[in-house]
Formats: sequence, structure tokens, C-alpha cells
Amino acid sequence: MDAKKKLSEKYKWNDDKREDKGKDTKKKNDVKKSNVCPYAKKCGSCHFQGVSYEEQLAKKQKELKQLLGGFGKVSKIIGMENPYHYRNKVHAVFGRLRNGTIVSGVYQAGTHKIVDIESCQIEDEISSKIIRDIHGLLRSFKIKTYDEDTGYGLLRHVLIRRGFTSGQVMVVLVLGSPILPSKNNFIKAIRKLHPEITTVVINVNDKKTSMVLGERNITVYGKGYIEDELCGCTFRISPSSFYQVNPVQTEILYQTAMQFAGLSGKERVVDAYSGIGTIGIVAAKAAKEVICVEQNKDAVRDAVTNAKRNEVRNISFYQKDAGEFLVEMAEQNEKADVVFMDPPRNGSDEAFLSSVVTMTPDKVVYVSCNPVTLARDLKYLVKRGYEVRKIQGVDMFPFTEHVETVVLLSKGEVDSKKIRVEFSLEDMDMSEFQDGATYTQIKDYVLEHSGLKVSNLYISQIKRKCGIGVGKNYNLPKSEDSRQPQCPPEKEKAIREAFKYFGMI
Ligand SMILES: C[S@@+](CC[C@H](N)C(=O)[O-])C[C@H]1O[C@@H](n2cnc3c(N)ncnc32)[C@H](O)[C@@H]1O
Repeated sequence: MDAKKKLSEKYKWNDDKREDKGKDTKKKNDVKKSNVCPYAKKCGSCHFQGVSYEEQLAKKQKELKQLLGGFGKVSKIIGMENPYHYRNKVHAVFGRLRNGTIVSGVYQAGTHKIVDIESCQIEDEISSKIIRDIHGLLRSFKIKTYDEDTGYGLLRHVLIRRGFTSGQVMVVLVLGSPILPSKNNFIKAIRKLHPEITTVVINVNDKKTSMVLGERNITVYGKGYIEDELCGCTFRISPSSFYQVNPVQTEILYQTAMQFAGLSGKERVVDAYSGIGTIGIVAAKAAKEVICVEQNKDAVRDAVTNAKRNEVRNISFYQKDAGEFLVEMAEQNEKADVVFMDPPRNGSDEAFLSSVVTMTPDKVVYVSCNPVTLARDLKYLVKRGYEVRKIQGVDMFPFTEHVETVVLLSKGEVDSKKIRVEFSLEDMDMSEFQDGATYTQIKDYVLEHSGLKVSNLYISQIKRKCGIGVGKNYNLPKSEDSRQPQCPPEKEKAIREAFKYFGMI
């Protein structure tokens, strides 16, 4: 049985009510109600709670069509057979109620209160259980949780990563200082409950910051990383390296990217924003040479090991800003036949895109987790002679509004067809996205990177502080002396980080 099939079997969608779908409206509504996560309102991470999976896919398809339809046909989005418990990375913030009770989970929307979460529909169940058990051990080990306001206490966050194929589990304890009292006994106790834990890392985050991870990792048990398998290759993943959160769909994503590239074995390939080298290493097996560029040094270290581990020798890795790197390649008249690019949510930049245009690769395969910045970057490339050939959505994030897309571009002739594409681009309604990102996208970013929930009101306050246009619906005070809660400094900082990320400031 192949790995993907094994996973689908293991996590089979056992929602028996699914079959009743569409029989009558009343029943449909009942299904929606019974499926709603009890934490949905307070947690706010899943925008599509209570929405059937088919409807979720239809909404995502509609969004892709709206944003990307001007470039060409958008193929039907590829959904999951079982859209539950797909996340291989689970994170919880730890804190304490006034009465001393320890809580762990996520921040409640618009507050600093932690919603104590027992279970989650999208997170890996084993990882969630480990977090609950760590929670249960804290009192007997006298481990204090960190207080964001005073800076006292020790445990800030727990992050679990599980290799769905390998079964290896990494526990990252994010602490305010490097010393964990009774460290060895604590590790023994948690491993007794979960022998599947293969490594424990202390991440030191002693800064007053909204970022979850600090810069220093100390391995206290095991190797300090886990391994997992994708597309027949084994990959090592360190605590600070990027790794796709939905491995079942990642295989489909990478297979789509490889199909689009159509490698014959003769090509020189660039894998930009390459993370731990996943796309590059898979591509290297079907290409002459692959050049990877990635900014995060831990990810590059993983990537080098991964190439050796998979006996891939026709690949090289560079730790650099992808834009700067491609500018240098273009200046030195270096060529590539295929460029894979998989940038973060804020998309690529002009340095990178203009160098692609100079280097004239036959094909560009753009993998994107944000169709807004994807549309912006495609527009740049299409204006300069590339044509969009294929657009494929892959649902990597069920129950959330996020969607991944793979796009194939190749060099087009300057003909009437290209002019028609440009006209249709101008006609596209991009007004919803004029400010760089929607309120929901900003909220998601802030939540993911800082664990903080922020309201539309706070976002609009900071937008105005930054001189960014604010839509008329967003809670502007009716008069000067209206008493409105003001955005606290740590949330302002987190919102500003999101603005920077989306290129809004
Ligand atoms: C969406 S991830 C894709 C990683 C990889 N392709 C994968 O599928 O796992 C984006 C990666 O780009 C890296 N990155 C972000 N900004 C970058 C930049 N300016 N130059 C190079 N890499 C960057 C991040 O560290 C991250 O590893």
C-alpha cells in the first residue's frame, strides 16, 4: 500500500452523516450543526466550521476563479478524502487563570485569554494528546507557565511535529529561559506516556515578542529533528525549518508541480524558496541539475543532509535571499530551463521576478499559498511575455479559508491572445485586495505567528496609524469621544509584523 493510501485508510472520514448530504435542507442543517467544533466561536481559526466539505471546496474554487480566472482556466480544486486531523504540526500557548488553573490552547478572539482546548478537528490527534499530557504533568513538576505581561514563569508554548509516515514525534518546549527543572525526569515521564516521542528540544524565547519560536534550540532528548517521507524521499525536519503541514495533500501538490514541469532529465532547474529541499530533491531525480536557494539556515542545513540521505548528487544549495540570488544569476548570464518558486504568503519580489524574465526559463512552476499575491506576481510575469498554461488548486487547509495553488507559465509569443489576457486582467475586480491582504488573512497571520487574536477594530486602528486606507465598514468611531478599546502594544506589534509580511508597509 503506498504511503498516501495508508494515511487515507488510517484517517478515514468516518462522518457517517456525510451520506445524507443533499437529501433535504433540514437534514443538511442538522449535519452542519452536529459537525461544528465546540470551540469554533472562541478559537476562530476555522472559518468554515459548520460548512460541508463540498461547499468549502466550492467556495475556494470560486475565490480562485475570481482572482486567477483572468489568466486562464482554473482546474477543479483537488480536495481531501478525509479533511479531518490533517495537521502534522500542533501548537499550544500555555498560561494560567487568575485562580491558578493552568490552561493551554489558543488565544480567544480579540483577547489575551487562553481558550483551553481539549480537542481540535484539524490537528493531529496524537500530537494534541501529547500537549494535554504535558499540561497534566506541569503541576507535579512545579513548572510555571510564562506570564506574557510580567515576563515571569517558564513555559510559553509547546509545539509538536509528527511525521505521519515515519511516526517520529518532535516535542518543542518553548521556554523563557534555558533551564528546565528536573529535565530528565520530565522527559522520562512524558516518554512513558508517549513512547512514540523520538526527540525533545528546548527552544529559548526570552524576548517580549509575539513570535512563537526564539532563535536558540537545545536538544535534550534524541536527535533534535524528525524524519518523514514524501514522494518516495526521506526528509529531515528541524524545529525552525518550514515543512508543509498537510502531508497527504503535499504529495499531490508536489506531483502536480512535477507534472507541470514535465522534466526529461536534460534540464537545469532552480528551486527557489526551497525550505528543506523537498521540491528540489524530488525534481533532481528527473533533471540534469538543480540549484536551490533558501534564506533560513536551519532549513538549508536540513536540505544538504536530505540530499545526501536520498543519494541525490546533482543538486546544490545556497543560503541567500532568493531575489538577490536570482539577480546575481541573471547578471552572470546564468540560464535555467525550469524555475520552481514557492514563496511565503507575501509572494515574491520584483528583484526575483525581473531576474526570471531576464533568464527566460522555458517554464516557471509557481506554488503559492496565497492567491492574492500569486495574482499580483502572475500579472507581472504575464505583462513581460509569459503565458499562464495551467492553474490547479489543492486544498491543503480544510475548514480554513486558505488554499494552495500551482500555476504553470511558459514563454508566449507576442500575439493577439496575449493582449486579450492583459485586457482581462485590467478588468478584474481586485478592489477587495487593494490593501494587500484581507482582514481575515491579517488575523490568521497574527494568530499563526504570535498566537494572538486581533479584532477588525484593532487592525483598522493600526491601518490608520500606518496611513493605509480603511474600508468604511470597519468600526470607525462615530465621534471623537467614542469610548473604544485601543489596540494593546503587543497586538499592535503583531499587526504591524503582518502588514510588513503582506507588503502593506
Ligand atoms: C512556503 S515555504 C516553501 C518551502 C518548500 N518549497 C516546501 O514546499 O516545503 C517558503 C520558504 O521560503 C523561505 N523564504 C522566505 N523568504 C525568503 C527569501 N526572501 N529568500 C529565500 N527564501 C525565503 C522560507 O524560509 C520557507 O522555507
